[in-house]
Amino acid sequence: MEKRLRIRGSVEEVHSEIVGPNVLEDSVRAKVRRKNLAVFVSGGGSNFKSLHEATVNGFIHGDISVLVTNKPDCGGAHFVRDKGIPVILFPKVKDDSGLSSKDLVNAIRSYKVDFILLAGYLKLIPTELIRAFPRSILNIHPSLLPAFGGKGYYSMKVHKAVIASGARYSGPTIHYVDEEYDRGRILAQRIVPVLPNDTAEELAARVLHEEHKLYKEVVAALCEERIIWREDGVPLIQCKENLSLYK
Ligand SMILES: Nc1nc2c(c(=O)[nH]1)N[C@@H](CN(C=O)c1ccc(C(=O)N[C@@H](CCC(=O)O)C(=O)O)cc1)CN2
Ligand SMILES: NCC(=O)N[C@@H]1O[C@H](COP(=O)([O-])[O-])[C@@H](O)[C@H]1O
Repeated sequence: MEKRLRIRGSVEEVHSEIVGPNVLEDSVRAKVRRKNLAVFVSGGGSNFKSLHEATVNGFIHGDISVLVTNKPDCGGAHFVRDKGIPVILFPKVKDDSGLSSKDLVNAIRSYKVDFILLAGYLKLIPTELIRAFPRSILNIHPSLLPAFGGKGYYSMKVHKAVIASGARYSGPTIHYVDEEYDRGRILAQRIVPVLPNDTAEELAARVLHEEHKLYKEVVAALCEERIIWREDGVPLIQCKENLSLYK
């Protein structure tokens, strides 16, 4: 469901988009259908596990219906083994296991998925899936895009590049996914300091801590239909207090 934005409040009111612990009351949530989520992982899956916990404890008004990975032995795949969440392998690998792009679209549609969340997934999402799920695929990246993003920028490579650049701040970016790596519309960011003696591992841990908090807050807003699109195409998150300002 896409809302167009007509701003009626002051700039301060409108731009006080807050993605804090700001979920809608149950009475309001009752009017919003619970959403089905697909999560794509390649590695340890700490963001996936954090999102899963938030769907179980009610912070996110949705359920994880399917996990997609290119690494069948990754942490995320092991985590779901006893949780009744099916695992799909994508893309196809050498022994011909895994799905084609067309079969991936059909499989995700079969689970009635509303939104697709990339969480440490390291392969290019195909155009077929992007066209099948417009404005419905999010990714979390561990730098302040557009800096330190694109092909070759993933995991520790990102943090090593940030430190080498002398940047004083870093932090996670959540953005919509388009056909290129890390070029889609930015939805949310958080900043953390880069300290003079930081190792890449220390910076990675500081950013990851913010990722876990930010991703579940953004997905909570997504599932409560609190994302709106400004006239110039920039997506914004409505906080509960501002709901009346956006029509
Ligand atoms: N169509 C899109 N697909 C993906 C996006 C996207 O924005 N659009 N985001 C990435 C996630 N990502 C950064 O956030 C990212 C992941 C991987 C790479 C990369 O360079 N990958 C290597 C292969 C790495 C491997 O197989 O181990 C490569 O393509 O050569 C860059 C950015 C997920 N997909
Ligand atoms: N460019 C993509 C990328 O680098 N993603 C990053 O991979 C890590 C996955 O951790 P997790 O598997 O523990 O969630 C996270 O830091 C995420 O931002």
